[in-house]
Amino acid sequence: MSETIIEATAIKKTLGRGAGEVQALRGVDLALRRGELTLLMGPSGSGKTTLLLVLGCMLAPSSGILTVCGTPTSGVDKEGLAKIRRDHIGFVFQSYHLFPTLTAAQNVRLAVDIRGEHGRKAKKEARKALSMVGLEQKADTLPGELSGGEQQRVAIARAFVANPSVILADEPTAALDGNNGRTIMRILADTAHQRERAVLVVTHDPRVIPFADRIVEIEDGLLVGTESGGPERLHFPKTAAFRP
Ligand SMILES: Nc1ncnc2c1ncn2[C@@H]1O[C@H](COP(=O)(O)OP(=O)(O)OP(=O)(O)O)[C@@H](O)[C@H]1O
Repeated sequence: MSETIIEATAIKKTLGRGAGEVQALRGVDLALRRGELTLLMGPSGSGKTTLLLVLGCMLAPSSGILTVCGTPTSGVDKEGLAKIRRDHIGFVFQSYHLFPTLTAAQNVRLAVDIRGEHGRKAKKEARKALSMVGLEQKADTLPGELSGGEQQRVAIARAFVANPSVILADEPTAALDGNNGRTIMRILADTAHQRERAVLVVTHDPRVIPFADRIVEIEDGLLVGTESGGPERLHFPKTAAFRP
């Protein structure tokens, strides 16, 4: 079995306070493994984003155990969690989160700068990450002059540049048309299979299903499914709209 990069055991998360308190996660077990693209699907409000944020060490679980690359996160302070994120985790969001006044290359370089590398090496790494997503020709272009799909590719290059072991993507194709969505999913699937990373994609989008090695379904803060009674369900569907 491939190496487990992130392991979540019995994760619970309560959000809000008093009358507004919600048990967003109610005991989730999930392992993200090297070389696998996992889809996390479920209805609106089922806890998908909360789980992604917990797995990405952005949100501390109320209880349970989270381990990233063998390191348990409980008791780790803010700086320590930031270091775990910097060293191991890349994030991709639906709305790209690019700085509009910086070029594609400068947006990617920001992530290199955060790791403390500057100058020519940083520039080279940013260009390399852009070429991995097929955008070397657009390095000096501003986000506003790029299509939605190209902006998402810049965001993926920014996530790659730190060479993370895991990519966590929240609805990465939601704002994209068929061609752009397919390109993004192909890049994410190649990241899992050829670059041997763990990739988790949170999605409502059934078009991405053919790219999945594994689909995990969540309802009311709990993973559901499988004949064997475990939390994970394997599908190899043939009929969704995107084709790998
Ligand atoms: N800050 C918060 N305070 C209180 N409740 C919250 C907070 N954030 C989220 N929730 C609630 O927690 C539950 C899980 O939310 P979450 O955003 O994880 O769901 P989701 O599956 O990602 O939904 P969507 O698909 O609509 O993005 C929902 O009931 C939501 O209303």
